[in-house]
Amino acid sequence: MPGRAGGAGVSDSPAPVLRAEKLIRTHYGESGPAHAVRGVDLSVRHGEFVAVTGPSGAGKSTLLHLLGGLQQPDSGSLWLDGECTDTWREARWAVERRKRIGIVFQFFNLVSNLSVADNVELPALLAGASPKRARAERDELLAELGIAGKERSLPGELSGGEQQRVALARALVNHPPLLLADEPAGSLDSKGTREVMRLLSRFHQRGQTIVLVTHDARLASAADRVISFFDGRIADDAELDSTPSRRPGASGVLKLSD
Ligand SMILES: Nc1ncnc2c1ncn2[C@@H]1O[C@H](COP(=O)(O)OP(=O)(O)OP(=O)(O)O)[C@@H](O)[C@H]1O
Repeated sequence: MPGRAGGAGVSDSPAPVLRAEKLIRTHYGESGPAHAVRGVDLSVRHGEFVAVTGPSGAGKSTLLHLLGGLQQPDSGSLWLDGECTDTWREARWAVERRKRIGIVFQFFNLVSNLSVADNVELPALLAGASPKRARAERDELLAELGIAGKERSLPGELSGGEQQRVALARALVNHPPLLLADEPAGSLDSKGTREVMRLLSRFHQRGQTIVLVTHDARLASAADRVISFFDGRIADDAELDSTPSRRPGASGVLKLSD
């Protein structure tokens, strides 16, 4: 169970969980072409927590969408666990995403007329889990995320922070090796932001591989590797020092314990 078991630390598994080579994606909008991703090489090992940070319009979300197969590159290649995805079309991506990639977004993207319980169980059922198993997974995650007791609520009855926890439960219910998070705290207040970042850190400490997109350098400091993205390219790629002075709670970085 890569997501919720195992110890902290980066695995020495031979194939990276994710590898991208020369990814390029241009959007064609009203105002002409936007060269959102202009040739990205990237490798993410099992157990890494990578933050992609950079200014608005740098191309971070486009990159994340490419990594999750939500958009296709104009050129370049992507491997998941050593398997090349170049020939995958939308239907195949949908199936593979269910098993391999959990995604959380800024605005949660929960199904508004389904209960919390159904939102979390749905991906498990679609992936072939029995109703009993889906329920058990849901119960475990909701308890772990501190929202047990909200099963019957509709998403609109929850706070933003609670909705993002439900989205996290939904993303992790199938134990995907990779979690992609696109500005997961972008619509939350400071308390909700701390909650979500604390939960991401906790899952990471248990072995979950995470790629987090954020324009907030403070949030990026919770990761152990920070990629600075600028004008569609990786401008810098740095492992963060794991000494206490650089970890969350130290001055200048996000304080998760408040
Ligand atoms: N669907 C689209 N159609 C046209 N242009 C797009 C589309 N999506 C993104 N773009 C453009 O591509 C560029 C990169 O956008 P992207 O959303 O990937 O950046 P970002 O770094 O995530 O920005 P933000 O932090 O503001 O979300 C921008 O110039 C944006 O306007």
